[in-house]
Amino acid sequence: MAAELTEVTATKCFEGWQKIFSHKSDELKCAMRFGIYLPPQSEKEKVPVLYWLSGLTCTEENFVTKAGAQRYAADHGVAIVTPDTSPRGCNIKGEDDSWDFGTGAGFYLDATQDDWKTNYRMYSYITKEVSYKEQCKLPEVIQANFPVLANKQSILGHSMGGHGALVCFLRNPGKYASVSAFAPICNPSECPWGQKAFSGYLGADRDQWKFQRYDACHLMQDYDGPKVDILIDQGKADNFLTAGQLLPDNLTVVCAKKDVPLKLRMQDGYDHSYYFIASFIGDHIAHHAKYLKAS
Ligand SMILES: N[C@@H](CCC(=O)N[C@@H](CSC=O)C(=O)NCC(=O)O)C(=O)O
Repeated sequence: MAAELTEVTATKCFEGWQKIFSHKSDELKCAMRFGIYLPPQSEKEKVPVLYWLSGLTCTEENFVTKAGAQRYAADHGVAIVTPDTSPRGCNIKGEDDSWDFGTGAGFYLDATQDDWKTNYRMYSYITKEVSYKEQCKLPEVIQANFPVLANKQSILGHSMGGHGALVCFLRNPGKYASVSAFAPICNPSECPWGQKAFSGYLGADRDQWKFQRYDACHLMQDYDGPKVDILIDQGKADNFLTAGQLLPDNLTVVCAKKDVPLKLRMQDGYDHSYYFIASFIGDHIAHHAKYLKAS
């Protein structure tokens, strides 16, 4: 059964279409929105698809309006799906109390704690293919409703979304052809944003954090999937880097131990913003297109 989608906007862009849809997610038990850019090639054939995961405070719109990705997606003939960053309006106590926890801060995990575990299931929403009920998980919704190739998908993201992209890739070897990130939270168990999110969504017990498998550095230690090169761009003038929220060096160490090729590009003068993302998004889409065309 095809999921019921409501088209919110449709805007022509570089000969393709940038659209926003809403749908009811059974996984998250609330209405969700996502963006999808359909390149001109998708009018004639199915195309590969990139999943972009945004950072704290974002909706499905930030990337769509600020990254300037549509030009490159049209050049390479890839679709880009941009989910929202959390469930919304679930009436959970404290969901709107801070910008780095709750609404806009789903952290791409499946919560285990009582208040959050019913709705905060962003990991399953983003990754899962098979539903026992109906199409309530994003890849199913996308594959059922749009001209995309089911077996050609890759994932990328920014900050909290970079963490999400790395986790989705490392936990599902072979599912995504490639992964890349802008200023990702590389080791959430060891930084204030991650510790706040993991304590709230997964509980205070740090052993559980490891068991639940949402830290890219831990996952990389156990990774035995395809050794595709991982592209990460990180601005050297990023306040969140100096505040110890991102910890790219920790990931570098584990990748070196595991002999996984990590291309970490430290970019002079760039901060954490979408100006930084817009400056390098073309390189990231070209990186993924290389894998998606070859796989
Ligand atoms: N409100 C915060 C800053 C929030 C912020 O910078 N969010 C980033 C992602 S941070 C990590 O996940 C973002 O992408 N913002 C949206 C945008 O359009 O720039 C503060 O006041 O410090």
